[in-house]
Amino acid sequence: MATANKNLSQYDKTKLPNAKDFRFGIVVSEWNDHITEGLYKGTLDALLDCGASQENIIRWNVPGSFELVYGAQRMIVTQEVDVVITIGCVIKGETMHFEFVCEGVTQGIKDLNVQTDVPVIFCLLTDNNEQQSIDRSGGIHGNKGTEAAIAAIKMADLRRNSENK
Ligand SMILES: Nc1c(NC[C@H](O)[C@H](O)[C@H](O)CO)[nH]c(=O)[nH]c1=O
Ligand SMILES: CC(=O)[C@@H](O)COP(=O)(O)O
Repeated sequence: MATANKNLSQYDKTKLPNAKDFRFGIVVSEWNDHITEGLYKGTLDALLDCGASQENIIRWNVPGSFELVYGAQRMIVTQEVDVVITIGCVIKGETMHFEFVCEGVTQGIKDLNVQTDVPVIFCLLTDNNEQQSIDRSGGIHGNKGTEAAIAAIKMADLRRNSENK
């Protein structure tokens, strides 16, 4: 189902685990910060709405989306978090740089999910133009940051329940 047919902000918190006991790491790219700050707000609002404590939420900034991978890796190694959410916005320019950044971040975050025991949530917009980013960071299609928060709660719960199985 394409995003256009699904509002990214819809969730039913009665069907979610309570987030109060989970520690959340959030790594935010400063590139396109007029978009990434909207994504972060969506994430933070949803986490708090689902019971997370502000003191259990750690935010770090990185220069661009390509640095999300290193930031998430350091967050995992140095902070006792149950899940990490990476937030970035890559918008197509004139060159192939878009493709390489998007692929590099995608593969890097996939690698962290495979190589560490902390789930890393992929809240990366990879858009053809700025309007698509606006529409997905609190606009007509909702907020991908909200979607990422819900995924983070579910994955932190899965990780907790699968320990020592
Ligand atoms: N063009 C975008 C970038 N480019 C910067 C890279 O992410 C990276 O910071 C740089 O190559 C240095 O390593 N980053 C975004 O997040 N969004 C873009 O649209
Ligand atoms: C994703 C990018 O790095 C891109 O926005 C840079 O723009 P350009 O491809 O025109 O250099």
